[in-house]
Amino acid sequence: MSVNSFKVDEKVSVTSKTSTLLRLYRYLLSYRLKIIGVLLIMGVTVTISLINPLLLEEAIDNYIANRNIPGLLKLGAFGLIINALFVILVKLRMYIMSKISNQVLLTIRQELYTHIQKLSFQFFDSRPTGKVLARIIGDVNSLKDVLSNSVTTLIPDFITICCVVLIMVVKNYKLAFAALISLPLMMFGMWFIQTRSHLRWQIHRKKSSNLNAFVHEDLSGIRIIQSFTAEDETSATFDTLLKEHEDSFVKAVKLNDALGPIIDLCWGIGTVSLYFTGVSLLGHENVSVGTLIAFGTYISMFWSPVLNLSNFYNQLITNISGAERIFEIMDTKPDLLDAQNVISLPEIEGEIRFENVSFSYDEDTLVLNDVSFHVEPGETIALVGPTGAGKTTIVNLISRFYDIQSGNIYVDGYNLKDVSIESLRQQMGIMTQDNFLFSGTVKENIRYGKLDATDEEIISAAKAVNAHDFIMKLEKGYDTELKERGNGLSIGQKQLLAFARTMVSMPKILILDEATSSIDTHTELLVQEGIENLLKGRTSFVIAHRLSTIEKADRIFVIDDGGIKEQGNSKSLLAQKGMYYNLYMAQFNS
Ligand SMILES: Nc1ncnc2c1ncn2[C@@H]1O[C@H](COP(=O)(O)OP(=O)(O)OP(=O)(O)O)[C@@H](O)[C@H]1O
Repeated sequence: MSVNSFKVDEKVSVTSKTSTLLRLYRYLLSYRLKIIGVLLIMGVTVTISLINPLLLEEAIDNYIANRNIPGLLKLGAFGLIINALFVILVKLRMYIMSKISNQVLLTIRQELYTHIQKLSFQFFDSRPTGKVLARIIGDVNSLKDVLSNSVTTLIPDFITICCVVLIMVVKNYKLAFAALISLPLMMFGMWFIQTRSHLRWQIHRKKSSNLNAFVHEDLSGIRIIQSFTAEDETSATFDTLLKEHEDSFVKAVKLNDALGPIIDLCWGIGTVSLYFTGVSLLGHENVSVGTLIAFGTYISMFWSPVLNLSNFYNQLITNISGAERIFEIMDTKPDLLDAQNVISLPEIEGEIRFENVSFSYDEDTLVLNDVSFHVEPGETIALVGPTGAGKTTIVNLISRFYDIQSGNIYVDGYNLKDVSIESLRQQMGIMTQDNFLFSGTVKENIRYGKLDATDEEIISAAKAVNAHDFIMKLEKGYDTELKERGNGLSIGQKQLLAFARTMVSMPKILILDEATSSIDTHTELLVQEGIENLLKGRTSFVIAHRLSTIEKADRIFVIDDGGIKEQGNSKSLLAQKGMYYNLYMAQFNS
């Protein structure tokens, strides 16, 4: 499994830009009626802007030349009215489009978030949270302008360009040719820039993702950083990543910025060529002063949307890599999916059987090798063994956080592959050392274990694990607001709340993975009774390094080297004088 970090650029799969764009535009289809409305509005505004030069030609050649003041005033009033309408319609178009693009971003963000929630531990193991965040927030935001400008710039400007060329050719093809003589130079410039720029923007997005990952990791570990006074080192890393981020931006933007001057140059060449040819044709081939001025306006009307389009194009190549990164996650298939025809696991007793189970995280190194065991409902099993032996892996497999490579795992005789993951996890309670609490009230945090739990159920769960007394001493009791991750509570208090959260869910299978390791002796006495209540009547797996926690287990599995090396109760294992005996004696002596 490839492990990514803020030090490593993500690999982004190469996809066709056209297919990415088409996929993005598909989101706009849900708003087709509104978009048709916007297109109609734009039809009117484009027509008004195309009529303007003709009004100018008419005014110069017919009304001013013949000194027809009333006619000129009427023409002026007409021009004023249609241009006022133009301004109103442009505002309306912008309003509707920004609403549509915000809605599309909302949909994409919801789809992305829902999809990410379904991805397995394997996905999260392989990339830092900050990089996932960068995709949900930054990459989605980057699509906003692309979406709205696709409709408001791409379509009207393209239509304007076509109409302007048509009008110019119909009016005088020689002048039209002269005005557009620099077109090939512009096309070459665009091709040259686009082939290089896309790659540079992809690199910039990766650098920005690295920066995000680092900041997220840094803030999550700020207590460790400060306690090891490692601020200078982290600041140096931050500066390096910031520099890489900035350099990649400058490199990408430099290329993009070259497009504007190229277009200005082409515009200038076209204008000189137009007036040079126009002056030599003046008085012949229907070329009047009015025609020349109208052509002068049309050439601006040609190059100004070209400039807009080139800006839009820049924006597109800048941000399309954001869309690629979003779709890449959306296309990541959750590797832990319910098979077809799975059934919902009925209410279980809690019998568990491992049958020749082998497992590895990376398909190279076997972490569990041909493990078999059988646990009766209600039994408490303690898992002990050296660090990295595979204890957590065993309990993760019971909860089906990973799929096994060979063998079978049964719960109450049901193969885990044949039951839905949701129905399995609903009957399990998992507690780890990192008892993550969410921001919200104490009550809401406990209710997380069972979303429809009543207040009475919550209070009796808290009482059962001895959390009630300390909760009542908090400022607002069960309605006290907790800070992020439960900051502000002691470690022991956080664990008591986590116990209550598990207790309220009344799981049939309970997993305590190092759940009591950081409780001090005083709190341990307090929770010991609570834990015993928690374990009562449930199949439980307890991973603990402290032997005092394990001694009461019905059976102890000594895990090492990918398998169960010894099993039995504390007394019988001590009598064997094997690994458990050595572990016990080592702790006892210390
Ligand atoms: N997500 C993962 N990806 C890759 N390898 C992993 C992952 N989690 C654990 N491992 C590896 O699998 C082996 C077993 O790890 P496991 O966490 O099950 O050990 P453990 O017995 O619970 O250790 P400890 O007592 O230190 O918690 C270790 O070598 C570990 O490096």
